[in-house]
Amino acid sequence: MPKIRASAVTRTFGRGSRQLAALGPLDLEIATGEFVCLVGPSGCGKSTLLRIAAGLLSPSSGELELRTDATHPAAMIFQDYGIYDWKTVLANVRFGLDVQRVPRKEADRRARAWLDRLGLADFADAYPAALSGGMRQRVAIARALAVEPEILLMDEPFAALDAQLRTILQEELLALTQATDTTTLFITHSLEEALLLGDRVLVMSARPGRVIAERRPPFGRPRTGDVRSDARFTALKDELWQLLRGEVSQQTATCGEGAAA
Ligand SMILES: Nc1ncnc2c1ncn2[C@@H]1O[C@H](COP(=O)(O)OP(=O)(O)OP(=O)(O)O)[C@@H](O)[C@H]1O
Repeated sequence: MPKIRASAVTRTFGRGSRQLAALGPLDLEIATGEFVCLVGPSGCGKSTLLRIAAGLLSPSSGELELRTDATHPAAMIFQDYGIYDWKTVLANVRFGLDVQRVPRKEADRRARAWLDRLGLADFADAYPAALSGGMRQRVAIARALAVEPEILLMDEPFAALDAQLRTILQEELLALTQATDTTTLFITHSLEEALLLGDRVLVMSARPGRVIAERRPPFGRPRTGDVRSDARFTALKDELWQLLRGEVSQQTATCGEGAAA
């Protein structure tokens, strides 16, 4: 039984002549502990799929099931952070633990450990308004990881970060998900990131997004950033880009129609 299973999932937005087919039909199976990266042209329905997986949106047809143990929630990280401006950084990171009724002392310890790992220890008592965009994103990442979710749904979590921090967090995430058997669905625009992190990389078509190709980066686990210098890494990146390129041009060509539809 897979941890995440999508069967013929579609999603349309709007009605009548303004109807937009955003996603699918899409089939997907992700096993426990698997790290699956999703790449595809902008607007092909990646975030829509993630929102359906998170239960924030219903599919128009088809079904998406998550198999979770009630004590371990799925966690999602949005592109736009989704942190609370009226809570301190520490309270934001502790939020999921408070919801789970983890005792305060233990929750504080875990939240502070994550702040430490993400270089935010000095900002525990600050409010998000005082932070840069990259720091706010790190707070969102710390909050999601602190609950040690069974399933992690991530929507371009590192896109706004500088290259060095992005590399550090990619390696942190790799280490964490490998150590804890977390099942991860990760959206990225970066083929490099997908190849570094993914057990599988799925390529989506232009809208309405379907899975048109799947590759398994041939690098063992535990994996580190060193795989970037492997010749197979570059070859696979070129191959994926060739696949994606056609879809990106198609998506760009139909963008006007999509907006009018
Ligand atoms: N709530 C909504 N109402 C109407 N249209 C929507 C809504 N959400 C998404 N869409 C449309 O559905 C399509 C897919 O959007 P989605 O955000 O899932 O794409 P994406 O692949 O995540 O894009 P990007 O890579 O640019 O973030 C887009 O054309 C978008 O405009």
